[in-house]
Amino acid sequence: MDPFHGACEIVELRDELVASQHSKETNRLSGGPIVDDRTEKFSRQKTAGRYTLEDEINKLFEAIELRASARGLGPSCQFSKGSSQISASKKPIRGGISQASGIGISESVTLKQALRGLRISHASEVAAMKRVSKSTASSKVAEAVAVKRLYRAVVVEANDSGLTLDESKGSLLQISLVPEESKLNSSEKISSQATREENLGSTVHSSPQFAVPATTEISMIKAQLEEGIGPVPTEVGTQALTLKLGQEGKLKSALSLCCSNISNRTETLSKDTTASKDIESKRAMMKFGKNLKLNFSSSLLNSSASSKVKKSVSNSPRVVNPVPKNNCFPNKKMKKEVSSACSSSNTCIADVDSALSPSASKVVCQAQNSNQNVLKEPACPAFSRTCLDVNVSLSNADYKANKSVQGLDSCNKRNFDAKASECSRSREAADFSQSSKSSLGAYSSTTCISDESNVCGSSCSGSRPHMSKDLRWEAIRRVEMQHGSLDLRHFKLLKRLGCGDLGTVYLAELTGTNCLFAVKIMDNESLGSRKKMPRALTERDILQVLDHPFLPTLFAYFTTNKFSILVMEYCPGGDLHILRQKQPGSIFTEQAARFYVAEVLLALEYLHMLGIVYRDLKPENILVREDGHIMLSDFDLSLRCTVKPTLVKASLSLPTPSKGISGSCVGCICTDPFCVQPSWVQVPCFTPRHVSTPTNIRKLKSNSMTQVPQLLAEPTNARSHSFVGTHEYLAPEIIRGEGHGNAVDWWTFGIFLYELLFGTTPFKGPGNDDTLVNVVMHSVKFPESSSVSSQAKDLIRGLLRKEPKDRFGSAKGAAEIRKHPFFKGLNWALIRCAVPPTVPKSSETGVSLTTAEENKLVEYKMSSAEHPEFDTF
Ligand SMILES: Nc1ncnc2c1ncn2[C@@H]1O[C@H](COP(=O)(O)OP(=O)(O)OP(=O)(O)O)[C@@H](O)[C@H]1O
Repeated sequence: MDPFHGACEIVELRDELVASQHSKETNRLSGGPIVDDRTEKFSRQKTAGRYTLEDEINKLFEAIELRASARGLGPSCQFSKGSSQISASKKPIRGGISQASGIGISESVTLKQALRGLRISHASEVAAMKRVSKSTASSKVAEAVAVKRLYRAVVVEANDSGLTLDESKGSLLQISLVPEESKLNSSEKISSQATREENLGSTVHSSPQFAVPATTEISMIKAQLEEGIGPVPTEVGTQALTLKLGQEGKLKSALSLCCSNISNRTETLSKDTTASKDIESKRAMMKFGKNLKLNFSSSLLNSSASSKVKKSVSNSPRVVNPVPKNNCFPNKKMKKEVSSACSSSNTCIADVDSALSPSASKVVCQAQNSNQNVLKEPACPAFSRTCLDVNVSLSNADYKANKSVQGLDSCNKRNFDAKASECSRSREAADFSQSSKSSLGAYSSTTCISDESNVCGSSCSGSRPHMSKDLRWEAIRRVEMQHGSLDLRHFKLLKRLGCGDLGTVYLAELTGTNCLFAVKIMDNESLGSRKKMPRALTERDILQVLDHPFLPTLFAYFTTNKFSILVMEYCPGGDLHILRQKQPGSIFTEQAARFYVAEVLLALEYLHMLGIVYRDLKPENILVREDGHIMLSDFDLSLRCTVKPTLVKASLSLPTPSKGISGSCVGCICTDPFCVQPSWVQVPCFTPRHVSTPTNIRKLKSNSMTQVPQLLAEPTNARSHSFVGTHEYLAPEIIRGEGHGNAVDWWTFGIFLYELLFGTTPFKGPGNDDTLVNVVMHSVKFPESSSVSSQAKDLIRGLLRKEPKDRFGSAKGAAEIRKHPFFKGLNWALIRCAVPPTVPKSSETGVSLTTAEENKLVEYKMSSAEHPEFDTF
């Protein structure tokens, strides 16, 4: 699952062989010294799994001898020279061997260092470092992926380990480092150095990805934390990492710190091209992240609020985001100040400390002024009813969030004398032609929402590593600091981007900042009267936690008496529906379609990992960014549910291609996590690569594949009986009213791919009812004249299986779909660096308005008494 990790491990192996040959060749040609054959031999032996401890010891002594002789030769010692020559042949690894191995040049080579140097073959290290240093883009993306995955693997659960803690110390957060798969007893947790060495070795060579170590590596992790991130505010015991916390409210910040440290550490690792021990650390950090469990000591969290909080998080694996290093947004301390400073003002930055549960922090940035404050309103019975089947039991923090939610709704119940900015359910033609497909949203009996949601609240920017460095955060923060709160009057609305069921979206500039946003303005009264408030809240709550390159960022939201406003990332390239219509024959080429569906697949995978079933996939909801990559939008129909990420050790059962399809892509180069392609080259992700892979590597790869644990985070238990979606995209189980779950996204994914390739949806009938009948009764058919590949058709067939349980992706999610031959040759890890099929022209992306638009330009100066009419365009 983790492309970077897997790729890195195998690259080492492959590069080791290639680099070794290359090195020999170069030296032969240049007349230079031959690369240390012993190293090479050792490396080969190790690769073949035949080296022994005896070999290591022999090697150690040889190395020490070498060092001794080198010393005798003065500063420019021979071995050092040799090393640099080795390095030179494997540029850009400078000093990779010498510093990393600690052999031959160091004045104070310790036994430990020497052993460490031998644990990974020199050539491997150099190759790995080469990979790390060369692939800037690769590492950037892959690191992000890797770090993200670390967070995903963090499992928060109640402590039932019975580990004794000093109660006199007050509330403690205990972070136990235990294997994901099984809870080991304490004696097992304390692993010996030798065992660790062994584990590390086996991890590297047999199952580098998500390998679950046999023993816990507490001391190693502790050492790495200290070594890599400096003083850690923890007491590290032999069995657990214990954070002393004065109050449970610090929990979130502690977790953030912890994850931030991992993040920083990973970042550091990517930059540091000299320390091969960092490669080891990196592996360990990966393992650390993957195997980290945060155990709350239930006995120590003694307040009822605490126990509720514990309950709310106990079975709910959640993403714990780090505090970004160079975050433009106020740091925790700053937030506190702002928080208290703005207590009497309209807008409040998140107070992380008060936001223990994910949902609690959802109230951040909400208006709190008594005039405009809808958060403090009494609970609204109507909304409570709506939520009855949603929130089974509320934690303290959940309650807070819900209260705000109720307040928001109750606000709608009050009589604001505003004109409702009613938008028709069907899409209006705004600036460009719109599809006739409109979304159905009937929240009839949705279950499985919220209480155990995996959705993690955030303080707008504070916990979004992906977008945290975006300048727009800083711009917003500055306005908030200047004016005390963010309001509509701070935005200059430039033009209307579109109108949806919930509200109207405008392109807006944050006055005086040159920052553009998509501002969605929803009329509270209209939402209330049409019972759309839960949908609006769902959208807001989901947007608030997203931090992914193919998903929108919510920069702020606030509510006035009349409006609820979302301030989102602006996407200037229109939507895929429009883009498809501009293509020759109104269809995308297969290559272009592969690009778009691949990015959508990654976005869906991310959503599923957060426990969000999207449910409204269609080209109209895929916006095109300025750089041509996509952004999935519109979350008001999404279903939130519990997801429990699990590691499945067995090999994935790959989708079985139909007759005529060449075999699965297990052996292909790019689509598996062990991709060994050089990643620093321009990424032709969307044309199959035909790189010949040495037989031994192929063999090793396919062997490894059978052993690789796979992270699965598919919300398979999600169930809803709502009739939601878009007619042509509705899955049969939704139409049949059987209850549906995650598999609906894979159905819509199939329809989506079909539409991109064939220009129409497969079950479209003359009317909506006919369409629904077709969906349930008819099997998918392809136009005969089409030149679409059999792989594409096979994938579509697999995705459009009527029975959800038989559908591709329903059991194992995106990982299963990614391996389909249709995606063969696609470099998933670097898809973000790939050149998109279409990049919007600057005129499309610019904000230059026509004279008519200029005339319509309205600068809203909001006051509590005045409310602008937004539909003036
Ligand atoms: N971040 C954005 N950047 C650019 N345009 C956007 C953005 N968000 C929305 N839009 C445009 O505004 C239109 C309205 O979006 P909105 O999400 O309100 O409604 P919708 O997509 O029609 O769905 P629904 O009716 O289900 O809410 C979209 O069709 C899209 O063209």
